[in-house]
Amino acid sequence: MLKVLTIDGPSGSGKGTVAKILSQKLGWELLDSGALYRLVAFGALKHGIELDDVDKLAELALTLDVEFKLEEGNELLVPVFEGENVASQIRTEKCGDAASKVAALTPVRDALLDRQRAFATEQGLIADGRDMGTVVFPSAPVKVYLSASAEERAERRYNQLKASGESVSIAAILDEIKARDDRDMNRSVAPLKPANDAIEIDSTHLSIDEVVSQISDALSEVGLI
Ligand SMILES: Nc1ncnc2c1ncn2[C@@H]1O[C@H](COP(=O)(O)OP(=O)(O)O)[C@@H](O)[C@H]1O
Ligand SMILES: Nc1ccn([C@H]2C[C@H](O)[C@@H](COP(=O)(O)OP(=O)(O)O)O2)c(=O)n1
Repeated sequence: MLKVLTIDGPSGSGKGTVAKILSQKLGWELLDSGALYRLVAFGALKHGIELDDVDKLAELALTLDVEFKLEEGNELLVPVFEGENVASQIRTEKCGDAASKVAALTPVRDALLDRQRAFATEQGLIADGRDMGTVVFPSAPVKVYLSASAEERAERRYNQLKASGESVSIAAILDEIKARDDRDMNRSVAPLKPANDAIEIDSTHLSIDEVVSQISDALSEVGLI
């Protein structure tokens, strides 16, 4: 059985957080697919490529010069893009918004497909994003669709950005989240939606531990752990 767990869902639903906890608990690899789209957006902004220049964006996605490295003092892999650690630079809302725009372009998505699939290993993989269960790993034995209300997600993101020193208003974040949901859910290619066989978890009133435990139960049920 393919040892892949997919976690899809909108921004701020907790995908990255539970993926990281589960990967530490199970010793499985992580694929943060959103980071790849953020890197394409970051590269475009860095090299002055317009966000609607499909050919140049697809070329950038195909040749993306990135390595995910384990750095001292950091338990997570950090993206080293064109030789520079860009972990915090790609996490800004500006980059998230630009990522959502380039992610709506079919040639960019196609260019990233093989790179994403190459993350699957016998050791096990937890892949988080928008289309992990629907497009990238359609035969994954456990697929999770993680959601939460837009208001709850905006509050989580606000606290997270504040803690990292970004000054933002909660109203602006809520608008941003709704715009990104709309773009990610209504694009014609690989829109954000639950796979037919996904387990849907609404985390609005659940703790991180409760979400982790529901996913662990689902993995046990199919004999993956
Ligand atoms: N169930 C939860 N309850 C409260 N806060 C949560 C929960 N899940 C995640 N968070 C917090 O919300 C923020 C966004 O989570 P994150 O994992 O980055 O979301 P995503 O990867 O889906 O965008 C983080 O600061 C995280 O600690
Ligand atoms: N598998 C994926 C992952 C991300 N994307 C796009 C859509 C998202 O708005 C952006 C950024 O994704 P990311 O997962 O980093 O965003 P959040 O951390 O959930 O805010 O990239 C995608 O289209 N497909």
